[in-house]
Amino acid sequence: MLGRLNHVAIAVPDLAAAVAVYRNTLGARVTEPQALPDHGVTVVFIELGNTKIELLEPLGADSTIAGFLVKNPAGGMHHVCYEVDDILATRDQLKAAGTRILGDGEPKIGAHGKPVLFLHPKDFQGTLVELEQV
Ligand SMILES: CC[C@H](C(=O)O)C(=O)SCCNC(=O)CCNC(=O)[C@H](O)C(C)(C)COP(=O)(O)OP(=O)(O)OC[C@H]1O[C@@H](n2cnc3c(N)ncnc32)[C@H](O)[C@@H]1OP(=O)(O)O
Ligand SMILES: [Co+2]
Repeated sequence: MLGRLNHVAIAVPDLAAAVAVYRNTLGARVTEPQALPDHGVTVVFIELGNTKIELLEPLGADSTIAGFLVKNPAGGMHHVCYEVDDILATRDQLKAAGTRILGDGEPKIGAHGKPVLFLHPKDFQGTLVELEQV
């Protein structure tokens, strides 16, 4: 079912400050900010060769990550994203296994222009899981 680890996401209260740390302190190559209003976030990616780090900050008043930042005001690990070959078949298998698919259960287009879904953190050892079809 699972392919590669596409990215590990870190939610941050201030994206520009987080980018400066990664770029200036860690020497990382960071993409330009990408506003994703459908997802209520602005993101950048740090390409690591074997996977990516996604830094994300809230976008808009009712961002999906606002609650997370209330509980974690300095930011923190937000989700992991695994690649899958067939997101609809994977979704249906997971639903049949009783897993909660977040949102309306239909894939949305994510930051990479690919369909993504999210699985409830309570079903995966307290970790929010994103699936991205590659
Ligand atoms: C797709 C674009 C981009 C990309 O990579 O391409 C992105 O990744 S965008 C990422 C932002 N979008 C999402 O996160 C969508 C999925 N997330 C959600 O639907 C919500 O954030 C949800 C349901 C995970 C949490 O909702 P909320 O913050 O309102 O909190 P709740 O009180 O309902 O949470 C219930 C329960 O889960 C715990 N929780 C919340 N967020 C996380 C998390 N990131 N990791 C682990 N656990 C999380 C929360 O603390 C609650 O636990 P409890 O023990 O009841 O306090
Ligand atoms: Co993500």
